[in-house]
Amino acid sequence: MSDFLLEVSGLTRTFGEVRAVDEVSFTLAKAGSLGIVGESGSGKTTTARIIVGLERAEGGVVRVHGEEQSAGGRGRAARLARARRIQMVFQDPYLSLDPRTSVQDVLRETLKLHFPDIDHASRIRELLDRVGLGTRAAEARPRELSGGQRQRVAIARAIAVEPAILVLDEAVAALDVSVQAQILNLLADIREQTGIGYLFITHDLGVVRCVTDDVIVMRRGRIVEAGRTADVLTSPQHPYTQLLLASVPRPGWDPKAIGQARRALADAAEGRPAKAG
Ligand SMILES: Nc1ncnc2c1ncn2[C@@H]1O[C@H](COP(=O)(O)OP(=O)(O)OP(=O)(O)O)[C@@H](O)[C@H]1O
Repeated sequence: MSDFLLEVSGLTRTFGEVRAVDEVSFTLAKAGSLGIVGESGSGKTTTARIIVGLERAEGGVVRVHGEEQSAGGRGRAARLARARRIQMVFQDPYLSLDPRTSVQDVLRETLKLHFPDIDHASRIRELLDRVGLGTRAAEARPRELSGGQRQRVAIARAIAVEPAILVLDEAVAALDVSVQAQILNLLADIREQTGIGYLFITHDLGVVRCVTDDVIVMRRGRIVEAGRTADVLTSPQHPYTQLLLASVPRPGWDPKAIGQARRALADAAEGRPAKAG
């Protein structure tokens, strides 16, 4: 069996003239956490969608536990098998949770699909407890919950399937900073206890710093830098990574310098030549 949970090799996807994903390769270690960062349009989401099977690649291979994921398997059994390996949590759980379905019914539906024979009531209690939602939340509908609570439900639903890998696409981007921290702590606990591997798609370098071991930096569909998160964030080698880091406000930083870095990033994204100063 492979030493890696996930191996992505030579992924390529174009939309018309745009090479959204261009020869992207990386690995995720067992129980590892990998960040994919880059500005809007750099190809992060398309990469994630290919990995979970929501998007087709024109080239390249995705392996989970060394086993190639067939893009062709569209049947129910193939979809269920893929879901058992990889689950995804999106930015806005409101869109992926049915407004009429209570929290416990959301979890029950998922459990029925994947584990028809287990005692669902006790597993639902366990899952709610695992994500820090009391049994009182069990009866609630999504609109009765806060953004952070809804994201906890989305995480409970994803881990209910006991996947090997969780792909989190801007999963805390819509939350207040203090709620973000709670959710990131929860995810760190879950990783420690279950050995699940994370793929964090984010534009937020603070999130990457908090919860990933390794990071890849994408720009216009390509990986421009990859390495241990601590190394990349403290001594970025690629000018684009340096710009990304310079555009993040930190205590004591000159707002003018941040503004300049942001303008340079915008120029780089549009393909304009960098301005001096
Ligand atoms: N279904 C599609 N049809 C046409 N173009 C697409 C499609 N999906 C993505 N693209 C294009 O591919 C490129 C990469 O998009 P992608 O969403 O993967 O980037 P991203 O880094 O995740 O950005 P964001 O953070 O804004 O989601 C962009 O130029 C985007 O416009």
